[in-house]
Amino acid sequence: MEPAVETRALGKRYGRTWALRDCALEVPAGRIAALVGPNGAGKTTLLHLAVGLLKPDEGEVRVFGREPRSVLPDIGFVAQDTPLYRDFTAAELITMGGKLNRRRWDAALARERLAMLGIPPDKPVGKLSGGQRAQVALALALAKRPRLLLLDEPIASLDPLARREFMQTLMGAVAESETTVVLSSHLLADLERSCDSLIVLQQSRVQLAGAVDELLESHRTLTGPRAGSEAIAGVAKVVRASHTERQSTLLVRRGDGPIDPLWTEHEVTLEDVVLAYLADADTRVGAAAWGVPA
Ligand SMILES: Nc1ncnc2c1ncn2[C@@H]1O[C@H](COP(=O)(O)OP(=O)(O)OP(=O)(O)O)[C@@H](O)[C@H]1O
Repeated sequence: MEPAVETRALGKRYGRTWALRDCALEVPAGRIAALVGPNGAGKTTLLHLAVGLLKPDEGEVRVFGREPRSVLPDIGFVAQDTPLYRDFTAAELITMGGKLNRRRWDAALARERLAMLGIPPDKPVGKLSGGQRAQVALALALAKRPRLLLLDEPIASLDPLARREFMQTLMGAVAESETTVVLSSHLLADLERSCDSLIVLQQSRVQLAGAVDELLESHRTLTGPRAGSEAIAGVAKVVRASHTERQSTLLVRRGDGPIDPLWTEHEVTLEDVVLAYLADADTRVGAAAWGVPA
């Protein structure tokens, strides 16, 4: 099946600064893909290229095999900070959406979703909570019945409960409609539960991309006696190493065959993997940019 999003050597620059460079990736149809990376990594730029708001300076981006602007009716997009017309009520925004999307607009779906969440139809959205506004923006995007839904940090301003509700709504909606989702976020722990693909951007480049279960399966944390730079059986790459006087802790990508039994193996979380690759790419930003200990 045609990938939902495919980029080849994609690049975008502002003046002399590249916001995105050499970006080659594929999001298979039907996936929920997380786009993660520190501030300024290029996440918004990639999403804007995929929805045709920006034009590439290098390479190309294809959505279902075509130029993004030619498939706009199939793309739902929620920009950062869920910018809605704040004086309008949710009900009015649903009506307005119907006028703007004449080809396909499922007003009933949006109304049912908002009713289920207890969001008042007659209150200006500017007076709703951040979580409620995010749900309104998601309901409007889903009413378009998009084949591809692009969400730029939709859960950043939400409390943990609202985040969970939002992600559950999203997963439920996607399962029903086979929509592909690309969602940018800094909140790794929330993504591990709900996303099945991962794209890590840093300093305008893709550091890591793939299916979450494969990434978790192919990486391990190893602890053992202090290591030098010698190769370890069963390890393809040491992504990140930290040492005490006697012990080493390594995050590794597994190679062929079993890992040297001298090392104790531990399973990794998505957060472990992402932070290791960010630190590997640039120790100056890495963990500090995520506000977690290295
Ligand atoms: N309109 C613009 N003019 C000039 N530079 C820009 C513009 N938009 C983005 N940039 C630069 O491009 C780079 C990538 O920005 P982008 O907004 O894509 O990052 P991001 O990963 O979405 O960041 P954040 O997590 O802070 O939203 C940054 O260095 C940013 O300063």
